[in-house]
Amino acid sequence: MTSIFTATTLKWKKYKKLGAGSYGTVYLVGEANSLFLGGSFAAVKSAEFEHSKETIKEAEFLKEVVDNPYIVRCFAEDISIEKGKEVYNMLMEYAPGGTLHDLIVAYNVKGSTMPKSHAAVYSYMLLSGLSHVHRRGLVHCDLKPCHILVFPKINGTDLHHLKIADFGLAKHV
Ligand SMILES: Nc1ncnc2c1ncn2[C@@H]1O[C@H](COP(=O)(O)OP(=O)(O)OP(=O)(O)O)[C@@H](O)[C@H]1O
Repeated sequence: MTSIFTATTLKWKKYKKLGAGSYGTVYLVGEANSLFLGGSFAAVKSAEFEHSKETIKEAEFLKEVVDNPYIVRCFAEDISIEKGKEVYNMLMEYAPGGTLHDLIVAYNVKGSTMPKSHAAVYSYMLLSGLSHVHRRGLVHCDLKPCHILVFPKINGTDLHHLKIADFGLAKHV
């Protein structure tokens, strides 16, 4: 495995659990090295090293599609020792708005639906990200609202910035 950073240069700690999926648990992490996290928060997907094959693969895929505004950025990998076991950690941007699924549910709870104009812009963001993935010779294979992350609103608008995540089942074509 090629590590972007090593455990000796990274200093971060887990604050709280954000959720769990088939291949790992996601935590909010805080900086202990402001150079690295820019003084803010990040998210980390962690899995016991012996069960981390899929998460490592996801990090590899994310490195292949880096540099697109509509794809979540993985900026480091790290190994930690937790309860005496090696844990693989994939550090990525933290999405404070949760997932697109949460955003849709929030509209439903208010008894409303997403305005068509917002849906049109969100479709543009996702198709643009997806097109980048395909140009890099990959297919996502698991695209759904809970795999789309919601970032803060774009300045001066009521629109969030969306990014495609969860490349665990992606494939080369
Ligand atoms: N970068 C992130 N920022 C904020 N929250 C995140 C981030 N990545 C994941 N999450 C949260 O953690 C939860 C678990 O994510 P994970 O990718 O492990 O599994 P999942 O997508 O829910 O399930 P599966 O991978 O089994 O389909 C997500 O539902 C989401 O709420």
